[in-house]
Amino acid sequence: MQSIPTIDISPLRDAEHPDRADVIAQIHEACTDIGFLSIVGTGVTQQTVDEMRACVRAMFALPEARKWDQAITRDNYRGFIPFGFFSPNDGSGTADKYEGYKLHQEVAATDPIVAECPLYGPNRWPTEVSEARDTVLAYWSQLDEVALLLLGALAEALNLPPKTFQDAFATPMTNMTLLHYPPQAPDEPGFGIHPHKDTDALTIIAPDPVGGLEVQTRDGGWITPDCPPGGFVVNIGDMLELWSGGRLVSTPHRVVNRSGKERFSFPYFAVPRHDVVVEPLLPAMPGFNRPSVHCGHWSAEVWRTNWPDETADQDTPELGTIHS
Ligand SMILES: O=C(O)CCC(=O)C(=O)O
Ligand SMILES: [Fe+2]
Repeated sequence: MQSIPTIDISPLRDAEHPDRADVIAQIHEACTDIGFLSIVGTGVTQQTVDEMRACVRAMFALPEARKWDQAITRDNYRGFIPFGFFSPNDGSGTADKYEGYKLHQEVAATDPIVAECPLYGPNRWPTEVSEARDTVLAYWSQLDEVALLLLGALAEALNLPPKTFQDAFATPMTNMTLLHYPPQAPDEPGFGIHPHKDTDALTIIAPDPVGGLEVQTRDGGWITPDCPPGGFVVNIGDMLELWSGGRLVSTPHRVVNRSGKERFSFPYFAVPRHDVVVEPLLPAMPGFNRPSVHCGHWSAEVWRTNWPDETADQDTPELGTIHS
C-alpha cells in the first residue's frame, strides 16, 4: 500500500449492519500493510473537535512563565512541556520543534488504583482556561468509544475473543499530548517531531488542516495521510504490533510543519491498564521476536527516559526509537 485508505467505520456502530464484515476486513488490511488509516463515520461531531482545537490554542497562548510554572517534572509527567525541552534519546542532540501539554487518564488522587500504580492520578489543568477540563474530557470520552470500536474490529479480524482488548482497557493508561508546532522555515533543518514509532496500542489524531504529518512506506519513502474534513488519522502502535505477533504494524512517522502556519495537534494514545502484560496472542510471524511488555513498567520507562540524562534499562524493550 503506497497510500493510506479512508474507511467509513459507521457500520461498526451497528452489530447488524450488512457492511460490518467488509469494514473490518478493510481496517485489518490497512493495519497489516501501512499501519495507518483515516476514518470517518466515527460519530464524533465537528463541534467537539472544533472546541477541542480552540481549547488547545488557548492553552498554548498562555504566558511562557505560566507554562514553566506548570511544567512536567520527573515525578509528575503531567502539564506543560516547554518548547525544545526534550531531545529525542537517539543521540542526535536535536530538539524537536514543538511545545506540548501532557495529560493522562483522569483519576482522583483517592482512587485505589493510585496505590497500585503511582502513574495514575489527577491531571494538572491550567486555571486560566476554565473550560479546559470539561472540553478535553468530553473529547477524550468520545475517542474512548472510537478506540473500543477499532479494538473490537481488530480482535474480530484476528479471530481473538471479542472482548480481548476491551478487558485490557478497563481503567487504562490512555494518555494524550496536546501539541503546538510553530512554523518551520523552508530551509530550517530538523523536525516538529523526529521519526518514531508510537509505543501505545493505537493512536487517534484529528489532523490539523495545515498538514505536516508524514508516514513511512515500506520502501522508505514518506507519504501524507489524506484525511477528509471531520475524519481522524489512526495508527497502530508497538503494543498492538506485539499483541498480534507482528501482524499489525507499528509504522514510523514524523511531523514537519513547513505550512507557514501554527500547527496544533492532540493525539490520543490508547494504552491498557497498568497490570496488563502485552505478549503475542497468536503465534508470532516469522522473524518477529519481541519480549512481553508490562504496561505499568513500560509506561514508566517511556516517560523516565524522555529526560536526556536517563538511560533505558537493559531489559526494557524498544521505546519507540527506530533502529536503523
Ligand atoms: O502531531 C502529530 O500529528 C503527530 C504526533 C505524534 O506522532 C506523536 O505525538 O507521537
Ligand atoms: Fe507518533
